[in-house]
Amino acid sequence: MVYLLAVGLAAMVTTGQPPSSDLNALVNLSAERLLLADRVAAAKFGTDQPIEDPVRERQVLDRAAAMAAEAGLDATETVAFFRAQIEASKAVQRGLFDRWARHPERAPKHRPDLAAEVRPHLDRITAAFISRLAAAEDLRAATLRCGELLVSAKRAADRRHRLDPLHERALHGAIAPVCTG
Ligand SMILES: O=C(O)C(=O)C[C@]1(C(=O)O)C=C[C@@H](O)C=C1
Repeated sequence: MVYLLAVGLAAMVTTGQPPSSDLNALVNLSAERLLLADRVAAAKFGTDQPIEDPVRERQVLDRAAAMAAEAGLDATETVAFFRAQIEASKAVQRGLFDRWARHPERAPKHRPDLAAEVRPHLDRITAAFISRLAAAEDLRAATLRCGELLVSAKRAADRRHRLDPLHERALHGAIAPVCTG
């Protein structure tokens, strides 16, 4: 308990923010990445580009590992976190492909450019994730407190982004590796 209070106070002294806001920011970023999966799916739907692209996944994970090392984060934990983001993105893309195949009138009318528009945005989110993971590092290791704050951060993100059940479920999976303690 004393340890948890100390973690909280230390976070407030260094950032001026209560520690819960670090987790809220992390979970919000994860929700934003999942909403971007809609644009990824829109770029691929109706083309021969598959949802799963192992070469691109390797690039995302290698870049995240390199940035984690630079930021002094645990590379294995960080890669596990990004793997979860990728799996969640694929779940959303599959769900949307299914929805659009069954209801063609709901399929996107515009096809974004994956390489020029969407992946650069995902890359910016990767960099933002590294700062957020570093800011929340101590809290992430504080098992009980982290679990509690994560549940409320998830609820807040569901509401804030008005997530439908597909994105809500995906967000649940994406944030599963947040607490490391
Ligand atoms: O960039 C893509 O093509 C995506 O579908 C995004 C993403 C990711 O989440 O980073 C997800 C699935 C692919 O296997 C590769 C990468």
